[in-house]
Amino acid sequence: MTFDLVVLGSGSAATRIAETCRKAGWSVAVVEEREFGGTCALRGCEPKKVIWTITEAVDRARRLGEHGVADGKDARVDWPALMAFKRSFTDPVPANRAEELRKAGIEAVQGTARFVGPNTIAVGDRELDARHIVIATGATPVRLPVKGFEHLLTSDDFLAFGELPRRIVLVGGGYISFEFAHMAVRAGAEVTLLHKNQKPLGHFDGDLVKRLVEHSRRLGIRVELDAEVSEIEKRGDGFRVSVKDGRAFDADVAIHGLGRVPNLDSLDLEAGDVACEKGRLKLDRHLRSTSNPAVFAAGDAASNGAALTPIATEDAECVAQNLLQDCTHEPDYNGFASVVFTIPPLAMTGLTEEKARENGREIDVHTGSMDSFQSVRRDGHEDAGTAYKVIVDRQTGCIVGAHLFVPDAQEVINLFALSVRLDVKASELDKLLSAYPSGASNITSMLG
Ligand SMILES: Cc1cc2nc3c(=O)[nH]c(=O)nc-3n(C[C@H](O)[C@H](O)[C@H](O)COP(=O)(O)OP(=O)(O)OC[C@H]3O[C@@H](n4cnc5c(N)ncnc54)[C@H](O)[C@@H]3O)c2cc1C
Ligand SMILES: NC(=O)c1ccc[n+]([C@@H]2O[C@H](COP(=O)([O-])OP(=O)(O)OC[C@H]3O[C@@H](n4cnc5c(N)ncnc54)[C@H](O)[C@@H]3O)[C@@H](O)[C@H]2O)c1
Repeated sequence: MTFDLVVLGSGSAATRIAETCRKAGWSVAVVEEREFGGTCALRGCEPKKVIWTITEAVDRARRLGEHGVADGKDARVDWPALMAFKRSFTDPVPANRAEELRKAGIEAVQGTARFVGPNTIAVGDRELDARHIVIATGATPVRLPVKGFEHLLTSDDFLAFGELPRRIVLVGGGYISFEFAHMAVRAGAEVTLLHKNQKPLGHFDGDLVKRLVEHSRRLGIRVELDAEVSEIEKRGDGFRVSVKDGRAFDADVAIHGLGRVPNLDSLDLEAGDVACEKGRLKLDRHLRSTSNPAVFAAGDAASNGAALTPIATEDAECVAQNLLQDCTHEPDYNGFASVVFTIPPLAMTGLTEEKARENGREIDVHTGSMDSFQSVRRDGHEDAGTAYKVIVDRQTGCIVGAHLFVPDAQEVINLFALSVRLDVKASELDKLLSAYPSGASNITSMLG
């Protein structure tokens, strides 16, 4: 039998494509080498958000301890209980996902997929022929030529710790390190974060990142900049992480936060005539392989946009349309929102001030501290250095970017994201009759 479609992976991108094509009557198989469900549901966004929610709740009780939360100052994270709660979300996913696929009439194949021909995938001894193949195999932690690199644990390990290690070094200054640092320090760990230059979280607004770094340091997180990792050594029960200028940091565990790259190594792309350059698939703007027209890619494996769940979903939508209709669709990432789940969170959509100026746009920048806002005081964050920055195109009056470091940022940013995506003018957003008091009711003050 020849399948209409074989999808490699069972994460956000793969599932969306497989289900859409199956609904259109196609015969579809999904191949997964680990548990069914993918990164977001099992080892990424979802378990991370559970841990964030509990550590934020404990921190909130402490912050508001003297304002009526009796014993709030003594609140503490019960890590094993928190992990049991996390597992109540993640444990059911693989069986549920496999069952959903089965019910939809999609064949769920367990094992590592590899190409053995342009239209053929092998999984163990079995060969699956397909009219179309989608690579949605996600991303994997980047490997760097650093001595002792094998000692680094990964985000998978952190999200599964039965007990939280006492001393943690996070290597790299991106999403993973900042999020884990904020959760771990609230749970009582001693945390060090090492970043190679002066600009951690490089895609976010530099001024707001500075505020986040200062706040992180006030919380007791040791944030070391210009600290490019050069060696990791085993020392007794723990590890020593050294950086290029000779500084060294001791900890019980060292965790990889150095970035992720498309997960393609096991696929034998050459056997499938699938072109790849410097670790990235060569795709046209319809996410189709430039060398093998039967093959498409989506999500982190495609690495066409940011490695985020909403981008994986947008890719999937685009690939499904290209498969089922004519191959003319392109993903549209304009106005996607992204959040670093620190406490408080850092969020962005659209252009940074720096990028807008680089592009030669004339802009108005609305920016300010939020520490004295009622909503921030109510949350006990008046010393966090909270702030906003909204970028407005002077010619069109449209909102082209927004940046928030404030409680509720993960919700409020979505209104700005919609504004960027739909070319909403600042004067129109200013007419918002938001529920009061709410995070969104601060928007009119930000635009004023
Ligand atoms: C710790 C962490 C936290 C994150 N938090 C967020 C967040 O808060 N918000 C957000 O938007 N994004 C977040 N992300 C990113 C987000 O999880 C990913 O962008 C998204 O899950 C990518 O989906 P995908 O479908 O492309 O790949 P994945 O969900 O990674 O799916 C790929 C699947 O392919 C399988 N696979 C790989 N190779 C093979 C093979 N040869 N054969 C068969 N199967 C194979 C893998 O086992 C995996 O299950 C986070 C990521 C991490 C690591
Ligand atoms: N909230 C979210 O949406 C979320 C959370 C976690 C992960 N993710 C996704 O997963 C991806 C991977 O996360 P990540 O934090 O590993 O990567 P990242 O790309 O966010 O950050 C990695 C950082 O490590 C720095 N770095 C690189 N080499 C270094 C070295 N030798 N020494 C010190 N620092 C070095 C890089 O400059 C970079 O800033 C993210 O890019 C993101 O797409 C998203």
